[in-house]
Amino acid sequence: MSITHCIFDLDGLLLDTESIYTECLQKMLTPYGKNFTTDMKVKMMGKSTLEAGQLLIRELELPMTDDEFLVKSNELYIEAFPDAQLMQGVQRLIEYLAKNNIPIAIATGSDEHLFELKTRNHRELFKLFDPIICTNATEVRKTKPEPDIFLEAARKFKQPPLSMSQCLVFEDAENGVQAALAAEMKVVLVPSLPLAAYSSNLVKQATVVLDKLTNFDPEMFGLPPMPPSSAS
Ligand SMILES: O=c1[nH]cc([C@@H]2O[C@H](COP(=O)(O)O)[C@@H](O)[C@H]2O)c(=O)[nH]1
Ligand SMILES: [Mg+2]
Repeated sequence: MSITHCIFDLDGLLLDTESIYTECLQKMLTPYGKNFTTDMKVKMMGKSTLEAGQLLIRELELPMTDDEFLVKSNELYIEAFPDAQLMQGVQRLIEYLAKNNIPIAIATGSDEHLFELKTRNHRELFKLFDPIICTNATEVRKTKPEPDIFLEAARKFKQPPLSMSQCLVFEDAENGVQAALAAEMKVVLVPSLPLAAYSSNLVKQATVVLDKLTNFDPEMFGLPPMPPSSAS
């Protein structure tokens, strides 16, 4: 069955923010003599700021409370995120989907206030998404890898899809791919980390795996062809 709706992840998929997270979190850990490893990062990707912080505190046995993590990380994040850039191919793909009246949503573990900062320089593009679902620290919702956020996005489209299998999710993270599959949606994985960091079993379950978003072929999913372009 053809795809009728697309749901996008934010960090590491639409925006080049995963390298910023790594930099900020390493900065935070250095005074404690700790390293921010890829293994740790994989677990945190897609989670809310609070849950990600709780994982970090627990696994690295950091001498700080959840609230201290939220305050410290927020100081670093609000400095760094206004510089966030779009990932390659995003502008062209989103404009193509909007032009063809294909509904697009965002489902992210990002807090709303960080979403505002990250997208500050890209307001026009982000106006094209509806709904946009963020995850605040106080949110009562199961985060990725649970399917809840994608199911909520599907429900909140102005015209919801007839079936979840008509939704195509774009993700860069293991937790996100798992969540999309649990929601019985199709999923394009565009890894933001080296492929070796991902579980090979999960990679196999993704509908498609792409090096970069520019390689996405909408016709594979029954969507109209994308005009060729010189720019991203
Ligand atoms: O190195 C990290 N990457 C990602 C996250 C968390 O994962 C979310 C990624 O959200 P998305 O589902 O949009 O990729 C971020 O907003 C952040 O809460 C994190 O804590 N640390
Ligand atoms: Mg992501």
